[in-house]
Amino acid sequence: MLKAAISYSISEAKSVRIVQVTDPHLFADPEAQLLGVNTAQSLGAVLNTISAVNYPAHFMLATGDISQDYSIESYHNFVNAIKPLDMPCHYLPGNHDDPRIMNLHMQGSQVFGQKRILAGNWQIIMLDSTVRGRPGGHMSEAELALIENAIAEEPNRHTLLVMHHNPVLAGCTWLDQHCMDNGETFIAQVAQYPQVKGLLWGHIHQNVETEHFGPHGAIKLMATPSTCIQFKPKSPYFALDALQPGYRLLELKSDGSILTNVYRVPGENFSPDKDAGGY
Ligand SMILES: Nc1ncnc2c1ncn2[C@@H]1O[C@@H]2COP(=O)(O)O[C@H]2[C@H]1O
Ligand SMILES: [Fe+2]
Repeated sequence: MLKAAISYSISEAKSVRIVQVTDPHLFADPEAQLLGVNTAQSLGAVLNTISAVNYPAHFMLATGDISQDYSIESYHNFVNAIKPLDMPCHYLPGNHDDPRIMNLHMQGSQVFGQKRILAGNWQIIMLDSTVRGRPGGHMSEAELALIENAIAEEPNRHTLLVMHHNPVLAGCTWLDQHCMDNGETFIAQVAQYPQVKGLLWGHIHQNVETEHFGPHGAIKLMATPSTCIQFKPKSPYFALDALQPGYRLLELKSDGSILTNVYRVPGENFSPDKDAGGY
């Protein structure tokens, strides 16, 4: 039996518009910093930028690493921070989240932990790629079964799969040791479904937009900058980028195509400690 999906009444001929925020790494203490960046303030700046551009999103996706310290308060801080946007928010866990604490404390009238979202002629599936006690990820048989059943139940909808870990390598040696360890198999398996049009994740704190060419054509692969610190692309060793915190907008079109772009906060207010060697 599949758990209930959240359903939005958007006409099948219309686009579904989404804003994605990822990896806010919040602490209980709103003054705390991650490698020189106050993560509550950088999330606030991202949310202010989203408000200012007035993108008519139907909902938000928060793709994990909501917390940096596993605290109950970090989840309350996230829920309070997004309130002014007045937009539903669907979340999934990252390696820095404790899924149990997260589900208990990501509470609010606009916050949802359900795994399936139905909107327009799309189905969005929120997957758990985390492995207890490990920074890297794995897509479990249970999640693959969920995808299979969800698509069998809604075969006429285009499908977007959302997760925390990268199923393809980022090209940063230090970071790729923490990728989804069965990512290649996972992509090959989901590419068998003609419904699957895109995969979306966080974790690697950088913008990636590429494609996988499967038996049914191109599948869009997207990674999104963190709302706090950025990792330097293609770096063999741990290195931060001076790029500012960001977010992604997506338009899921009724023909199954995806229009998307990453945006960053203006200015240069969130510069991390350049000499940081990790966290
Ligand atoms: N210097 C480092 N070398 C290897 N891994 C690191 C280093 N610093 C942090 N990490 C881990 O790499 C992860 C990548 O992104 P996360 O935010 O999930 O959390 C990070 C840490 O768990
Ligand atoms: Fe992560």
